[in-house]
Amino acid sequence: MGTVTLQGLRKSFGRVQALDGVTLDVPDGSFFVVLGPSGAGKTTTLRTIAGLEKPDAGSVHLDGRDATGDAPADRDLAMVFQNYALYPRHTAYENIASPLRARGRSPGEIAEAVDRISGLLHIERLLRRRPAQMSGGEMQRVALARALVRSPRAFLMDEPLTNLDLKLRVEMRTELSRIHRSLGATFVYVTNDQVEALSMADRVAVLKEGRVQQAGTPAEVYERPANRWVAGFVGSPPISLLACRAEGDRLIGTDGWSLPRPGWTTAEDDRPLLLGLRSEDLSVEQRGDASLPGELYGLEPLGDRTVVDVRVGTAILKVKARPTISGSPGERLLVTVDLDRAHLFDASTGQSLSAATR
Ligand SMILES: Nc1ncnc2c1ncn2[C@@H]1O[C@H](COP(=O)(O)OP(=O)(O)OP(=O)(O)O)[C@@H](O)[C@H]1O
Repeated sequence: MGTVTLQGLRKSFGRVQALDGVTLDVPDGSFFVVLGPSGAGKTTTLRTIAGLEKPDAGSVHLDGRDATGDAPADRDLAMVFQNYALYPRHTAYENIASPLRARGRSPGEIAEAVDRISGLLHIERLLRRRPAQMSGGEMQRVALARALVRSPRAFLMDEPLTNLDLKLRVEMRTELSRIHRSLGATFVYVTNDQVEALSMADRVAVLKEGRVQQAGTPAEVYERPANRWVAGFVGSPPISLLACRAEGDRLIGTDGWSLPRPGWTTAEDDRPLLLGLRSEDLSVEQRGDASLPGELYGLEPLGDRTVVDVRVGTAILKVKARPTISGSPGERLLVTVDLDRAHLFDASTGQSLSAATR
């Protein structure tokens, strides 16, 4: 078993409120990602679960039992950090075996566990080498194997891929998902990288200033962001936000544009709103009923696609287009909007006004 339940966690460091009432439910066996910008309280959340920080208020339950006052060693959790220090004079095998030796496991048990984890990480051929005889990526795998060789209640991971170059990082994302599935263990994984979160998690909690903004599956957080902040933080290129208000059966932009009012919104007339549009729900190449007049501002070729920046009034819309699209700045364009997939937010509170059932 490996459930982690946080209830109303509060923690301050002097005048900084690092955690401001964090409540989370990490199901057994899940790949649970805590996502947020720098300073959001992610590491503090992880350290509080591990028992390395004592909360000012709130509780930590592990497998349903109150563990808030337990010492770190009594929690049966493994922490995986950004920086892995391997013992330089020991072979990969000895490095991986060290946590089990420290726990007094028999040589037979150790050999079996090292065998299993090195198979899973594809590092069998490195086992006799010392760190100086391995590449950075290989050392990373060995270090990960050392962290994963035990079978604790849950693994707590603090941005473990941060120090890798981009290619290795992308490769390790797939690997970690695969390893998670094979181990069936609970992973609580902290990152500020939303791509990492969306690609690996089966549940995500989005944290800002010590508060959970939204928790759900990656699809829920992306498709139905609870507020404008989550909508802006999750997704690349970032969602475009246009100031407007509802009037009868139309949405009227502060910049003068007008679109049909989507049937799914609960917004009443005249309330200041923000219309949120993701790049893939906009097109400059197809025609539809709902469109916004604008002018080409710039092109961002990204290989497999081009992001077209279109100026609509004072806002710049990011529109996804095929890679071969061309055009000159200033050219007039019509941006077609898929209103069924658009988002509306209250301009003052930032809360979503999209009906949950749509
Ligand atoms: N030991 C400490 N003493 C003082 N302030 C701290 C301490 N630990 C964390 N903080 C502060 O608490 C807030 C949350 O920090 P935390 O490290 O949890 O954020 P984070 O989301 O993990 O950020 P990052 O992605 O930069 O690691 C920050 O403002 C940080 O400066």
